[in-house]
Amino acid sequence: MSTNPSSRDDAPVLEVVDLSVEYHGEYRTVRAVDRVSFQIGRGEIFGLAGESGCGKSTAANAIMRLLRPPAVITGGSIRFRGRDILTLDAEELRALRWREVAMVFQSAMNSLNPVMTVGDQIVDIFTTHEGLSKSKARARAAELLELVRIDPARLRSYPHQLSGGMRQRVVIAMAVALRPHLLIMDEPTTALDVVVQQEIMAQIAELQRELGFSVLFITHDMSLMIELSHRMAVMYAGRFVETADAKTMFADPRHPYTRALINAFPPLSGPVTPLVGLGEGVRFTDIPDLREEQPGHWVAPVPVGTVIDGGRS
Ligand SMILES: Nc1ncnc2c1ncn2[C@@H]1O[C@H](COP(=O)(O)OP(=O)(O)OP(=O)(O)O)[C@@H](O)[C@H]1O
Repeated sequence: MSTNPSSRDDAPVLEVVDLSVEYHGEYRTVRAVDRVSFQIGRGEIFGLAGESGCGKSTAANAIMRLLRPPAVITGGSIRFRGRDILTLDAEELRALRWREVAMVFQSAMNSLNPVMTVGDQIVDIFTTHEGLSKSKARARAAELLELVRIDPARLRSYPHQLSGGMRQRVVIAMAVALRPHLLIMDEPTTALDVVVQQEIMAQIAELQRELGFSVLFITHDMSLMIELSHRMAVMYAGRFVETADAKTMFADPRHPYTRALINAFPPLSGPVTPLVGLGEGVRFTDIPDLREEQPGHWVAPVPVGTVIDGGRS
């Protein structure tokens, strides 16, 4: 039996502790991620919500070690299945990315090679990473397309012959081709219309149940997040302000910013209510103490009277 603690069923797949990232500009430094901590369990979908510019992508890119100057990780640790990501060398990172941790970006559907058929692009993954023969790789590519409900006949199509939703599904299929333990999705459906978004989200949930990978799901869309995630965190100006089970977060949001974010999105069902914007300022005045019977629900202490004006303070 393995003695690696990360092989235990209950060991987190990802453990981020006190992560801080700064962008060092010529005239000022922006702390885009400020002492952020969270864990993602095996098979868990963890959502990260927050408005544009709050630091979600920076946190995700730090986990993939994709940050480039002027971004600098200034503190904290990131452990993936027990391994310290921040100390891996280039070769180890290459082995980790895609095979163990895969990422789908917002505009990923545009990253397909326009002059290669979808089939050739998927076949490449299996011949390069798994050393399969062309015919075996083609069979796996067909299976992969079926997994995301695309007719395998589409293997012969070029990206421009597919709709945006289909292209994004191809990209998601490619991301899970090597059965990674963790899939990071940064606004995976933002560029698509609402109906296609819903279809793709349902499909991701199905894929996740079937293949069992963990997910870090990033979006500014609270409705989508609450529907898909098991647990989630709300981020504001680089910090986590609340972490909870997704249903609890929706039913009993404690932090004024979480409430404001939930109110800023129309509910998918039920009566139409006026939306409240963040522009007029939301006062952090009434943070109730959390009761002991709510384990796992964490709310950041916020100084009384702090005003959120929709931007960084
Ligand atoms: N290259 C850069 N140089 C300087 N500051 C940057 C750079 N990239 C991002 N930032 C700053 O870091 C902060 C976090 O940006 P980030 O892209 O991580 O936010 P986000 O929550 O993912 O936003 P979005 O949803 O719009 O992608 C922002 O306030 C931004 O101003």
